[in-house]
Amino acid sequence: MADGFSSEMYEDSSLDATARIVNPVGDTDERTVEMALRPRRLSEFTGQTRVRDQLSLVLEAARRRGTPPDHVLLSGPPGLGKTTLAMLIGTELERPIRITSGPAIQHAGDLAAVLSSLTEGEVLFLDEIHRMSRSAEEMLYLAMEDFRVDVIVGKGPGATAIPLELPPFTVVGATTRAGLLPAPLRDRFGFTGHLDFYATDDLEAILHRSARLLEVSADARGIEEIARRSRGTPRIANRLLRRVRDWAQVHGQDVVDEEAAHAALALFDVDDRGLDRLDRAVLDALCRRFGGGPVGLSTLAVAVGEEADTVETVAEPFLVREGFITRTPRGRAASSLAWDHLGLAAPAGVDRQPALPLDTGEGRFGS
Ligand SMILES: Nc1ncnc2c1ncn2[C@@H]1O[C@H](COP(=O)(O)OP(=O)(O)OP(=O)(O)O)[C@@H](O)[C@H]1O
Ligand SMILES: [Mg+2]
Repeated sequence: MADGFSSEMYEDSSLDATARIVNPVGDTDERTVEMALRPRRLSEFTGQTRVRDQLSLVLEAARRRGTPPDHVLLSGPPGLGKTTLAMLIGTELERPIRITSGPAIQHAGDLAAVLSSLTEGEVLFLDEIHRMSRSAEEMLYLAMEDFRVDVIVGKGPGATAIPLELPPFTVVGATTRAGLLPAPLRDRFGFTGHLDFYATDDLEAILHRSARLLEVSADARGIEEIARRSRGTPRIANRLLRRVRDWAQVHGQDVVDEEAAHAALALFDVDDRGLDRLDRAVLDALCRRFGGGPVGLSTLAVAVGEEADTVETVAEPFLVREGFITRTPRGRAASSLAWDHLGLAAPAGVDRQPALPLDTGEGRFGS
C-alpha cells in the first residue's frame, strides 16, 4: 500500500474527476503559468526526441529552400506538448503564427475569413482540429492542397463559386484524437508527429527547468519524486511542482525536497505511482468486490459511484497503460500489479488473461 493510503478513503467522499490534480487536461486558470513554462526554442524541448528531430529536419530543409514546410499534424494525449511544439514551429521558421481551433470554426465561412487573410509563409495553428465542422474540413482540404478557397457568392441555384488564390502557408493541426480525422484530411499533412508519454528522466529535466523559471529551489530527490508521480505528462508534472512548492513555502522550507514532495502529494491524494483516489477506487472495487474481475465497465463504474464514461476516459487509460488493469473480452480484470499496489494477495491464476493492446478495443468491451 502506497504511502499509507487507506483503500476505504474513497467511500465517504465523492470523487470529482474533473477537479483532480492529475487531470491531464489543462485548466483555463493554468494558461498563464503554462505559457511562462513553455520552451522557447526547439532545442529546449525535452524528450520526444524522435518527433523533435524529424520536425527539426523538416523545418530546417524548408528554411534552406526558402519555402513553407509541409503541413504538420501533431497528435497525442493531452498535456504532452502539442501546443508547445506548434508555437515552436512558428518561432523556428521566424514566421507569424495564427492561432485558432476546431470548435471556433463552425462554418466554412469562419475558415474562409481566416484563410483569405493569411500572408505568405504564415503558420496557421488549428488546435483540436478534429472538432471542425464537415463543411470547414472540406474547404481546408482544398486550401491545403491547392492553396485556394472557393468563395460562394449568392444563394440557391444562382450561387457561384469564385476561386480565390492563397499565398503558400503551413497548417499545423493538433489533435488528441487522430483517429477521428477523416482520411482525406489526414492525408494532406506531409508530416505527422505522434507524441507519447514521457520517461521519468525527461520529466525530471522538464521539472528542473520549470523550477528555475518559477524561482523555486528544488533538489534532485524532490524533483525525482514529483516526476515519478506525474503519469508521464509534463502538464501534470508542472502542476504537482507548484503544489509541492506551496507546501514548502507554507512550512517554511526553502527547498523543494523529498519530504515536501511526500507531504504535499499525500495531501492531494497522489500516491507513489501517480494514482489518485479515483484510480485507487477503481482498483479497489475490482479486487475487493469483484475478486479481480473480469467485470463489465458499467458495473465497475456503479461500484465506484462514477459515470461509465468517466471511468473509461479518465481513469482507465492510465491504469491499462501502467499494467494495473487488462481489458479482456469479458470485461476489465486486475493484474497482479493492482493486487500488489493495494497490498492484497493476488488469487491464483491472476495475469493469465492475455492483455489486449489499448487501441484495439475502444468501447468494444463495454458491458
Ligand atoms: N517537452 C516539453 N518540455 C518542457 N515543457 C513541456 C514539454 N511538453 C509540454 N510541456 C509543458 O507542459 C504544459 C502543457 O503542454 P501543451 O499545452 O503543449 O500540451 P498539449 O499537448 O497542447 O495539451 P492539450 O491536448 O491539452 O492541448 C505546458 O506548460 C508546456 O510548457
Ligand atoms: Mg494544446
